[in-house]
Parts: sequence; C-alpha cells; structure tokens
Amino acid sequence: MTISVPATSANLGPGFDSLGLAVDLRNLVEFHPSKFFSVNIKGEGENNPKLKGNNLFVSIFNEHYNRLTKKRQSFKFTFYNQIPMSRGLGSSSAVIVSAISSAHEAAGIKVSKRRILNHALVYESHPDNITPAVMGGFNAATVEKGKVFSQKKHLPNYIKAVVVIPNKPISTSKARTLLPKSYSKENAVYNLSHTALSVAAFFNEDWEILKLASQDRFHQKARMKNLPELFSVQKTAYESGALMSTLSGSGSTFFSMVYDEDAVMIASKLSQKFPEFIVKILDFDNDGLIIEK
Ligand SMILES: Nc1ncnc2c1ncn2[C@@H]1O[C@H](COP(=O)(O)OP(=O)(O)OP(=O)(O)O)[C@@H](O)[C@H]1O
Ligand SMILES: N[C@@H](CCO)C(=O)O
Repeated sequence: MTISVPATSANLGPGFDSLGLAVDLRNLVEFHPSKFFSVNIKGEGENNPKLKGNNLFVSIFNEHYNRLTKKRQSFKFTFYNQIPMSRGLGSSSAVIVSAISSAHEAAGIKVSKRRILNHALVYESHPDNITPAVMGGFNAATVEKGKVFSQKKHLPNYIKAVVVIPNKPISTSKARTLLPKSYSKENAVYNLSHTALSVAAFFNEDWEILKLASQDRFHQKARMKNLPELFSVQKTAYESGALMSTLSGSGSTFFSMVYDEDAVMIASKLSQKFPEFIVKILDFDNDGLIIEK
C-alpha cells in the first residue's frame, strides 16, 4: 500500500488562509503491519534524527488507527520525501493528510477525500494548504462550523511553477507572529478585491491579469523582511516574464507561475542570480491525495 500527497503553495498573494494550489512534488509512504514499529526515511528529513522518534505522521496515524480499530498494532513505515520542510511548500499538510488517509487504509475503512480534509483541519486550522493537498489543482476554501468548503479548478499543463527554495527554514507558527493584529478597512478591501479577481482569473484561465490580481497587503512584506533577498527574487521573476510571483505559504520559498515555453529561461535567470537557492520547474498537480494498493 502506498499513499502519496503533493506539495502545495498557499495564499497566492492576497488569498491569505484561503487560496492554494498543488505542485508535482510528492511525499510518499509505504507501510505494513510488523512485529516491531520502525521508521525509515529517504529524501527530505533522512538525516534528521528527531523524525525517527517524534514523528508528526506517526502520532496522527496512531491516533486515527486506535480510534478506528480500538486496537494497538505496530507498523513498519518507509517514507520517500520530496517536500522540503518548513519552506512554505505545505510539508506539514502533506504529512497530516497522508497520516489520516494511511490510518483509514490500514484499518480497512473507506473514507471520502472530503472527510479526510475535515479531519486534517483539526491539525491545521487554515484550509489553504490541506485543501489542494487532498484535492489537487487550484482551490479557494473557507471553514464554517469546523468543515472545509472549497471549489477546485484543474490547472492546464501549458503553465508551470518555478519555485525558488532558500536554504533557510521558516516555521509557519513563527511566521504568523510577524503579522499585524488588525488591518485597516482600506487594506482589507484591497486584499478582498484582489483575492476575488485572482479566483476569477484562475477559473477563466486569464493568466495575464494575475500579476495585478496577486498583489497583497496582508502578509508578504512583513514576512519577506526576514529574508530580504526575496524582494529581488520577485523582481527578477517579473522582469523575466513570470505571470505571478508570490511568497509560498509563510515562506521561505517563492512561487512563480509561468508559461511552459518561458519556464527554462526564467528558472535559469533565477538560478544564475541566486546560486545559493534551489530553483525547480514543476508541473501543477491535479490529483492531490493518491492511494495505490
Ligand atoms: N516529512 C515529514 N515527516 C515528519 N514531519 C514533518 C515532515 N514534513 C514536515 N513535518 C513537520 O511539519 C513541520 C513544518 O511545518 P510548517 O507548517 O512550519 O512548514 P510547512 O508546512 O513546510 O510550510 P507552509 O505551511 O508555510 O507551507 C516540521 O517541523 C515537522 O514537524
Ligand atoms: N495561510 C498560511 C499558510 C502557511 O501554512 C499562512 O500564511 O500562515
């Protein structure tokens, strides 16, 4: 049994805690019952001893498996991780979604993607990463009475993501403390109207308006000041022809959307200018959570 979940880029500029999309970079887990519990990690996190003992996946898996079966059973888990941790690419959402889904599969209980999403909300209170992690594609989402309500748009393959991944991790909980406690009516209306325009642009596939629509006054500037090179990353991406360029989640990654034919040129300009950062061209992911038996 293998379960995989894609990386995600949340906020997309103005859509703080509400917009997100999935990219084709996956964490995959294989597991089976075993006499002894064991964790084997390949890829991201393989050299992090903390993940062998105190692993977010294992604690959420056990919580759900015990709830569903009322049994205790040891498992052997092997993780193949591609999503860098604490870089704004939804590593925690991928782990949460994967653990909940794996526990249901291990217990032999069928569950809808919508239910997994609602369970995931217990561990991540904002829906902008967990929704595309489960559903794939671009998603606008909100939470009402403990449930996620969302709408998905399939992303075409003639647009690509170019991500610039700095060598500095940023924890989401710390990055949230940098934000103002309140916003003026003017800035609230600014973000509201830009978010609305962004959603319409995604659904109408009007990519050219995203540069304007994706501007934000809620969170990017305050967070980017922590890593000022990100202002130059955004400038270079736009000068090279990116359609939009925004802080990914709470950072540190910078996400740009580009036309397929421009992707290599834009990525190589970014790599030349920021050799200390990792630059990747990624397809968008429209599948979200995948379970393979
Ligand atoms: N592969 C993994 N295995 C176990 N735990 C992980 C894994 N990836 C992430 N985590 C947990 O999630 C934490 C990172 O979550 P955080 O929300 O800070 O970053 P992120 O999800 O990558 O960023 P963002 O939410 O901005 O996209 C790690 O410190 C670790 O506890
Ligand atoms: N909307 C979240 C995404 C990161 O998990 C934030 O900006 O804090």
